[in-house]
Amino acid sequence: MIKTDRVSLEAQLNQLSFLNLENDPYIAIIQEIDPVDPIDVYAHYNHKKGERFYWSNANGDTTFVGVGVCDELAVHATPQRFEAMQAEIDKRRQRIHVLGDEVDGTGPIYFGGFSFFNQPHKEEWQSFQENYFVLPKQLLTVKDGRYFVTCHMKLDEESTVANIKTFVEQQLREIDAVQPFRKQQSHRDAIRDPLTYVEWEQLIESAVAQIQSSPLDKVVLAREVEAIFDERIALEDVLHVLTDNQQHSYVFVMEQGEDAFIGASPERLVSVEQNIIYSACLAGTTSRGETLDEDDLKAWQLLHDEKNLEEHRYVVKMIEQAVQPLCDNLDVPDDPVIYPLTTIQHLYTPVKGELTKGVSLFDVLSVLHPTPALGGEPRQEAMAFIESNEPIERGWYAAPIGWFDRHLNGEFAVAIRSSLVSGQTARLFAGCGIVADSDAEAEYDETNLKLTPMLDALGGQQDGHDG
Ligand SMILES: C=C(O[C@H]1C=CC=C(C(=O)O)[C@@H]1O)C(=O)O
Ligand SMILES: [Mg+2]
Repeated sequence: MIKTDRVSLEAQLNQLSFLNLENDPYIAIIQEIDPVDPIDVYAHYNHKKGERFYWSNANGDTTFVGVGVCDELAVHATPQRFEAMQAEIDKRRQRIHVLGDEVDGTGPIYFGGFSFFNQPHKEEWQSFQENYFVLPKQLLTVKDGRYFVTCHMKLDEESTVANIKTFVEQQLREIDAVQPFRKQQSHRDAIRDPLTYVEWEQLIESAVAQIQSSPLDKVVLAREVEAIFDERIALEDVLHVLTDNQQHSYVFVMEQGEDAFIGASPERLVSVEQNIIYSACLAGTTSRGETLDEDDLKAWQLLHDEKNLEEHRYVVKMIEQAVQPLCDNLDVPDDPVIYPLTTIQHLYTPVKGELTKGVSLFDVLSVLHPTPALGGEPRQEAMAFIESNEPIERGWYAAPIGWFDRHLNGEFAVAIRSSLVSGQTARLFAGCGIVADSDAEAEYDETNLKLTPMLDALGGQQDGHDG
């Protein structure tokens, strides 16, 4: 329901008659609304399958649910794809009229992702364009406990104030009609790992051999596991479990046609708000302990484990070197701390900087992707190794996923702990950082640890949210 103490829709729309609506401009109409559960909203729009997205950030202060397609930005695999994406949004920026209070996270928000390799997608990733962002027709924003709906429309010569009003009222009525969703049960039937353990062992051994005998220092290698269910996977159920169970994580879904990419990633790539930039070095992994003492011991061991510290140091060094030239001030602590997740813990070094005037979010993305937490070090050697040896198609896995607004504020996570869902089938991805003294079995166990939260969420292990 529209909050009555806000600017009335009528008053907002009256402003339209003063606008110069040439060149097919877009409008964004923002209304503050009463609280509503974002996952219920997501589930309500089941009839818009293929045109929905969901995002909540790791510190829980921002959630988006997007429905419908008002505008799309797509860039093919061109050499300067981040710059090309910025050029696309630059073309739109002056052409979007915003009515209402543009609180951070409301107004025109484009959501989407980039592919890991700058290459066209094949086979199972075909529904996803390589580098693609959508401006939804309707955006629900939950920001610092306040709730907003932004309706986006592309205007043409047929548009009138009356039909804009009808559109906005219709969207608000839909939100009013949202009911708590009823969860379904899906059961995991079969799990297929296309890569046998022996093949994994060979892959890791050849990476280690290459690291020991060439300039390659680190390479991140991933497995894909296929899980087949006895019915269609209900994304809202999976979302619900992920948001409940995966603390300190970015929870995301992007639907495209019949397919969806879903995950709960702990790893921020970059966020930009005004001129402040945050990034994160996250690499080096162990499990959580069963008891507090065991948990502390595992954390202490991780903080002192040379192999994991080495994995981590490549990431810190590269991010620092990449971002330094773009910043006036940069703060990178000397030593990592622990980043605790529900069943896993990582080594973590936060990065904070002040961007030099004129440097944009896309400039940062362009230098950061992929960090050695996803690709390796040196980047070119690692990418070449992955491309010729890893037997999976990465698609959007391990690549930047997130959002930006017309002021080029935004936030991107790296899409790990994720799964490509298609009907009754889910393909899950998990990788790990291989360095000179990596052991194939330990790395295999680490990927299993990283696969478990997604497998559990997909498998319908629930916590009693019955609607
Ligand atoms: C590549 C993944 O994790 C990265 C992020 C954190 C820790 C990692 C590690 O310890 O190997 C990986 O670099 C993944 O989960 O698929
Ligand atoms: Mg590791």
